[in-house]
Amino acid sequence: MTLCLYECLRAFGLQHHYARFTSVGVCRTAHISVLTMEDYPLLGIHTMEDRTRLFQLVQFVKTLDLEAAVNNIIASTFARPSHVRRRLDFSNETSDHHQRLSHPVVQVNMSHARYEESIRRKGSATSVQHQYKPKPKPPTVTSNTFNHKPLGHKDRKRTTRKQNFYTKMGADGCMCKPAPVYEAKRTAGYNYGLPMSTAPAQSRQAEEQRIKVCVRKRPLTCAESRRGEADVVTTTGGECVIVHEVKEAVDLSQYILQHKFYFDQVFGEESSNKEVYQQTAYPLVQHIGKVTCFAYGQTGAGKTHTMLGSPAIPGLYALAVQDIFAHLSATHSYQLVFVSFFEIYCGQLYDLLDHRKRLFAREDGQRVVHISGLRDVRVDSVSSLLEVISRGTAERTQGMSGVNPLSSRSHALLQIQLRDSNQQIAGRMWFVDLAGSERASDTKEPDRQSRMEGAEINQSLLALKECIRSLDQEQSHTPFRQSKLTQVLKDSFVGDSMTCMIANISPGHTATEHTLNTLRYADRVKELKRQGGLRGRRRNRGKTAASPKQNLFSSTTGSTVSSRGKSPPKKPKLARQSDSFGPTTPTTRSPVRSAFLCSTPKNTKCGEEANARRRGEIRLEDISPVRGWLRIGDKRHRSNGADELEGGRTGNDSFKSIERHLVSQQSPRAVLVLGQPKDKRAWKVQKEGEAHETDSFFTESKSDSCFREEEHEQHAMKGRIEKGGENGDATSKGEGIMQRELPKANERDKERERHLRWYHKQLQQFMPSSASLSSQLSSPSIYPSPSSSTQHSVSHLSISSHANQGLEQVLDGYTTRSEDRVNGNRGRVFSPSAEIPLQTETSSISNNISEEDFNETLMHIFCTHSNFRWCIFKAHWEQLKEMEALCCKEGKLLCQQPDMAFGEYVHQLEEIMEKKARCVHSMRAQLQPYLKPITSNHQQGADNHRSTS
Ligand SMILES: Nc1ncnc2c1ncn2[C@@H]1O[C@H](COP(=O)(O)OP(=O)(O)OP(=O)(O)O)[C@@H](O)[C@H]1O
Repeated sequence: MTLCLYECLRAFGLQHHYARFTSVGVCRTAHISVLTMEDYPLLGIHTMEDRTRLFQLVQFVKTLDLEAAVNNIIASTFARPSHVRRRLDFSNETSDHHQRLSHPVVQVNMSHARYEESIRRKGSATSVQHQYKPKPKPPTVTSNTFNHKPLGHKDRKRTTRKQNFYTKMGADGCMCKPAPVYEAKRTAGYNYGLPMSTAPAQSRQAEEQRIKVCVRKRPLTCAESRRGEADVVTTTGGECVIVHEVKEAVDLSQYILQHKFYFDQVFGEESSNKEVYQQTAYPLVQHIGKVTCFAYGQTGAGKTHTMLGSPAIPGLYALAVQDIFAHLSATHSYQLVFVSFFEIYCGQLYDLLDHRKRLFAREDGQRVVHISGLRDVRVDSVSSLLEVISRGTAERTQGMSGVNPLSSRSHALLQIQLRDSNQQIAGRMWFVDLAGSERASDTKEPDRQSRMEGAEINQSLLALKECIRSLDQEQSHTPFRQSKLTQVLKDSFVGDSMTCMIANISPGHTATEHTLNTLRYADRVKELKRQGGLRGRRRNRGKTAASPKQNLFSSTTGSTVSSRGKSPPKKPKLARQSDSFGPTTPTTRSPVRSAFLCSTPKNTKCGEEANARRRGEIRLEDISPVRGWLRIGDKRHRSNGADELEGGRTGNDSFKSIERHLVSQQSPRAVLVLGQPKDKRAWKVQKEGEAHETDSFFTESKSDSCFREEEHEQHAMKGRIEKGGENGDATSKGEGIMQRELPKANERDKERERHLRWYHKQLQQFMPSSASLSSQLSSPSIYPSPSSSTQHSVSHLSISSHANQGLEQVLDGYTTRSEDRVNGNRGRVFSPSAEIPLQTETSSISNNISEEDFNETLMHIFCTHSNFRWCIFKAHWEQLKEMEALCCKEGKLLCQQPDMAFGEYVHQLEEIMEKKARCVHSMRAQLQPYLKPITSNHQQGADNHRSTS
């Protein structure tokens, strides 16, 4: 049993946490499946890498067929709220040794353990060899596409360890043998997109979807083959793409992690442009109205090859126009074909058919974007189109990226218009060849220009992603204006439009990271599509009626489509589920309940079934604190160290409470966890909650209906207790105990709150100036609001400086308060106003900055500074948020310690704050170099702006 857990941890590189796991009660593999992210710190998992690993492990264990064990865990875990689970108690879990032994993964683990044992017996020399042998776990599904070509002596010298590993894989017969069925199904890697079983259903719907997402893998180039690159991408079945990523465990052993993605169509290296055209652009040509086809991907991944092709291999442009002409002649239509071709380079538009004349994108009164001054050229045959395009392509900005020697450094947009004899536009089609995404580190000798280009390209791609995300989340503001690209492409995302995205990927192992990024990006777009597309969503925002898209689905699948707010949980992201911040990674979305990494179509029956399944897992996974009697019960449990109350409450009660809590979290009116209420109503609700709950130190997610229900539940519970006391049965016995505990617990809570308030007042006396600071920080005016009308009226520069000030102030506030903590001035941590509840104040540090505002601010800084290390900043920011969450949690737990002396309590509280202060301090130190130059360059920037305008 223990061995099994150890082996699991070891397979994911977490074996050094084994002791910690067992010390908190996680002694078996099955226990892992109930761990939530909240438990990670308890288990000593702090670094992002470890968190990612544990997250993967949890997902992996969840996919195992351990339902019997899990049900027992539900029974034992649900009887206790999770927020105080200092020690995870799985004692009630029944042993299903046989079941686990018969499980394939366990078998693998056991055999692995035996293998390890034999290795140990053989002696140290063998052990060293084994160290570099790929681990049996996670499963290593091999690919026939790995490069088996033997390397020359010179090349071999250059090969890295990873490369050796790939070569070894190719050479090693046992590694290449077909993987067992269970390995193929239960991969330890990611599984994006659809599960196999639902893929056909998905493909049936694909025809009717407005956004089609396809992937195209190009073959290895000669240069890559010469370098001995391994092909790490497998395309199977036309809808699935698998990326085999080499990972290294902490013991330096290497293994392959599989990432599976499902898309509408996946094209392998053998696919020709014509095949790609048939599946991607051809349906758009048939529909021609407002259609867009864009190619996205890493630099050198084959976007231009797909779009433009070569004289010998025509690309999508030529094939589409060919079909358009064929269609026009077949229908004897008198429509004329006009093309325009321009590029977006460093945020500026240039006409490629008019000697790179500068163009401007402007919105009219109906918010339709027009490109003023754009030259249209009429074409009457494919050859004339090709001539026009080749002329334009010659004008396109090219450069040498780190990966591609002939890289296009701009987004090229080809517009094909059909006009009738009155010059009225009858149809419009966009082909967008996006500039390749590239990391700064990919560029060998980055000069200022290439850095600027890279930053601009990345920023516009990020903006594109932000737009997609914001539409996905039905946010009120879609930041189309964040980049010229999104502004120009706005039409492609709203209204009655059809879009096809082709994600181009390189197969080489050195590009694995890029490939995964591209696929994740595409997966995100696909996810958006699955949630009902874009059409009509904005129109129907806030209404309960299903969108036209949803109707479309319900008519085809026969399933009832839920309206807004009832969409199933989204796919969790690795490490942090924080999608709202930072464009490169997934960011803070509402807590994700889904246990699976594969995202299922939300509107299909399959999806619904999956969701129904997931709902069960929600209970398991997300055992968030529930106020009221449940918590009291928990205290009872802790103080006695026995499970008396578990017997006293039925499983149904627990389920109901958890469900109610989850419903309250999903409620649109719910206050965000640790967040300030968004509106007055929510604030009122929160206040009610505070009045109702005396033991809370921090705000929690709560809706007013939930409060009412809970209050009602408390009364009902009291009634049940009294009744049970009379009956004297086993169930009521526990409740009777609780009844006796109830007033005592309340008293203790009140006393604790009194202490806190007293402490708070004491601290205020030390810190007279905190009032101004706090009010300054909480003033919303220092941040540019994306939705505010004033933002649009001020110039970019003024926003930038404004935003910069905002950031400075935010950091100042953060640091000042935190530094003071370190320096011994304890007053600044808390609110100056005795009226403001402590829990609000403690979380106010993060509340003062809305993620959106912060994101906006940073976007401007990012634009201003091409060398701004977004990733560094983001990592710090994430760390800070994480630290804050941790501190809040610790503070909360501290507040609930029943027998702690007050002095000890204060001491520990200070320690928590200091921990946070250190984190903030380091963040500030890292950001300082970027903030200072911005301030000093402000004047210069203003001058530049004046001269430009
Ligand atoms: N499907 C394919 N089959 C054969 N060769 C390909 C394929 N796709 C791309 N290539 C080759 O790969 C190289 C890079 O392709 P391409 O220039 O289209 O990349 P890109 O994504 O447009 O790069 P960038 O974004 O830097 O412009 C070219 O030499 C091209 O011929």
